[in-house]
Amino acid sequence: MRRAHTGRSKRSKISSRKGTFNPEDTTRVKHTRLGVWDLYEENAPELEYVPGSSKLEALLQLKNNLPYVWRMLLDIGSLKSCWILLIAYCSINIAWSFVPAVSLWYTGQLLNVVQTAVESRTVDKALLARMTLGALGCKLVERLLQYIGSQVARPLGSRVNKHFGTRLFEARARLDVVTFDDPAVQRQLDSVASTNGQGVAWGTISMFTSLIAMSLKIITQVSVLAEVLKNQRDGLFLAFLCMLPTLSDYMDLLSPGSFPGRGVWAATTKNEAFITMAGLASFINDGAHRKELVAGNMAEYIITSYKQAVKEAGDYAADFWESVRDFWNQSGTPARFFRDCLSLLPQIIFALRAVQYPQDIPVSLASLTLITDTSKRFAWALRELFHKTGSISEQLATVRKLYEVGHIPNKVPDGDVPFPENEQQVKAGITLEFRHVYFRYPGATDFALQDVSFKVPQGQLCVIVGSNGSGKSTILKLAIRLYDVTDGQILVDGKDIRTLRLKDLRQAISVLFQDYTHFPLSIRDNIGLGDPPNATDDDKIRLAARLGGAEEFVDRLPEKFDTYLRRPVQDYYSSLPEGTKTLFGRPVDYNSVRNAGRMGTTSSSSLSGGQMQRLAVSRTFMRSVVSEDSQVGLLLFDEPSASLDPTAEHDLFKRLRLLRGSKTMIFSSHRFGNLTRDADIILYMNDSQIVESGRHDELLKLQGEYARIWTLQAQAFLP
Ligand SMILES: Nc1ncnc2c1ncn2[C@@H]1O[C@H](COP(=O)(O)OP(=O)(O)OP(=O)(O)O)[C@@H](O)[C@H]1O
Repeated sequence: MRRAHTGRSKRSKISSRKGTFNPEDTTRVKHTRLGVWDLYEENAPELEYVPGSSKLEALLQLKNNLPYVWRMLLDIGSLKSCWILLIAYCSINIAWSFVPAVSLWYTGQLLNVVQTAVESRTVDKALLARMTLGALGCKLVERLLQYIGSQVARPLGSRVNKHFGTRLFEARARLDVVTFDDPAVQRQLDSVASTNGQGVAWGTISMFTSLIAMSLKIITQVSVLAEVLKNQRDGLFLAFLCMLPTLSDYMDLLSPGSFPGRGVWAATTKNEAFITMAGLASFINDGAHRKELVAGNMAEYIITSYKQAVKEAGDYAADFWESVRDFWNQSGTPARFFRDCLSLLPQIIFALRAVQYPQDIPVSLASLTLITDTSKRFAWALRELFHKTGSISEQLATVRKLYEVGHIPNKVPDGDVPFPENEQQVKAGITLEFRHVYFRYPGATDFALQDVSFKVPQGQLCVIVGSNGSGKSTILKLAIRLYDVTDGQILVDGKDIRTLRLKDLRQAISVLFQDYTHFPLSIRDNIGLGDPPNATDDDKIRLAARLGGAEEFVDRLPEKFDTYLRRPVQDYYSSLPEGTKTLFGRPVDYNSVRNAGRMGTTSSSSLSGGQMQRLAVSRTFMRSVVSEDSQVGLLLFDEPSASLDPTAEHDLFKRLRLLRGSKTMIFSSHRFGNLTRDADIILYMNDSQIVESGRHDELLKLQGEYARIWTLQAQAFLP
């Protein structure tokens, strides 16, 4: 049998340097193997050997998290009618929790009727009728309360989920690139997204309400059960025996080592086969790869590779949480075996007692049924309660996170100097200067830029050329402060870029990335978002589309500017595969339902690569060109014409050249012709450095790399 082994005993000889994570250093980090996963948990050596310290820590955390629950309640109270709905929801649940006890009382009375019948051979029919009606009434009330509860829960849950969903949306929307890319931040965001499909806030409310209801249910049931059973021979004893399995479960829950622990932990897998499996699965599931998959005849190869990977990954290759569950299940096996034996005890004791007092068998049989029945329900409630209490602190910690994710600090800190000082300043463009800039991407070992220095004065046109991976795009990303320099300085109109207010800086710069994407919104929104304050101005959107060369083909689309390139909400279909036959031989054909609902056969409208690029250019123009009151002084274009046909490229650059003198422009490009000849400054990059710079004529005279590539490209046009 596979065993999970811990690395705790394997003390590392390698001393850990401060700030360096060493997975072998078990004094700081405990390593556990879970299937194909390696789990690393931070040790808390100062507390580890103090008995009960982990429970104490959890309690302290619980106390610290409580204020957030209060804050959440106040927030919910501030929503329309939510106080009233919340009070109604809690009251209904509390009322509902009393019903089983009343029902139990009626069942107890029925037992008395049976006992009297056995002893005196007479039945009190009126009492029997009353008790039966009472028991039925209880069921009715229980159902009714459940129904009213669900009617109240619907609007309440929906309002709470919407409110906190919006908060979470805000929290995600405000994060910068570096912060959002951090997997720890991703995990934090995911952990508050939902619990069991519910929003965290609503999940907490329903959890607490059911916890209170459950406690009340248990207390009232215990009181009634004790009252009913006190006169039954062995009643209380049998009830206790029925509870034993549940109690053993509770001991299980109390045992240390909840897993993974509450503290800091991270898990990774290095199992190549498992990683390949996951990659191939995502490859075939993501529609974005379908064209290449089909055109490249890859299906057969992919299926074989997947089967091979499944075989190599072994039996225990599963996703992380499945592996955790698996680990749990294995570790609890002896306890579960013990529990199963315990559950037989009441029947054994009953049989022994029946041998001892044969005349009491009917009464004892009735009480046994009552006791086992009630105890089972009761034990279930108790179990639920234990489970829920076990996750209370986790739930509260999630509520706290729900508020904290709104304050995750961005890794690119905001500056406080307003920019520009006066609006006229940007009207003639922005001066951009790099001074001895070194830059390494987060997590990378190599520098993407090394000692890069250049200056582009106001209103001038700069073109960056160079080989793949030489750092051209990186310069543009640093100019808009997606990242901060590792060393050196970037100046915008003479001021250190890090001191400027980010919002102002990004308002003054318009950028078109090489790897631009289109948003899962309509074409209108895709262009409009280039300038959020004017995003709903249809005239400006149309003008931007005209300037970007997109207007003509958009107008030819059936839904014009309302077209979605990819519908963000999918249509749903039944699971019968088209072209097959139903059980009764009818062919499965979706056309009739599809036509009735005016649904399409595809969820995306395909545009050509060049059309996509025209849309992206239009979005950039939306901000920088269309508005007369545009605050943009610097335009950054990363390969803006890579997918454009020669006419479109010519027209685009002609339009852009007109902006010279009023906007500073920086292009990254592999094409030397149209732009470089007119550029005020050309930067030729190689291997993360600027190796040549100057005007076109100057660089040709230099007879360096630029001249070599220029000649290479020019030769293509020579006879
Ligand atoms: N997000 C990233 N994380 C880590 N490294 C990156 C990242 N983006 C780029 N790099 C690396 O930085 C270096 C410079 O990349 P950059 O994109 O600036 O090159 P480029 O000159 O624009 O290339 P191309 O002509 O192919 O567009 C490359 O070595 C690249 O691998």
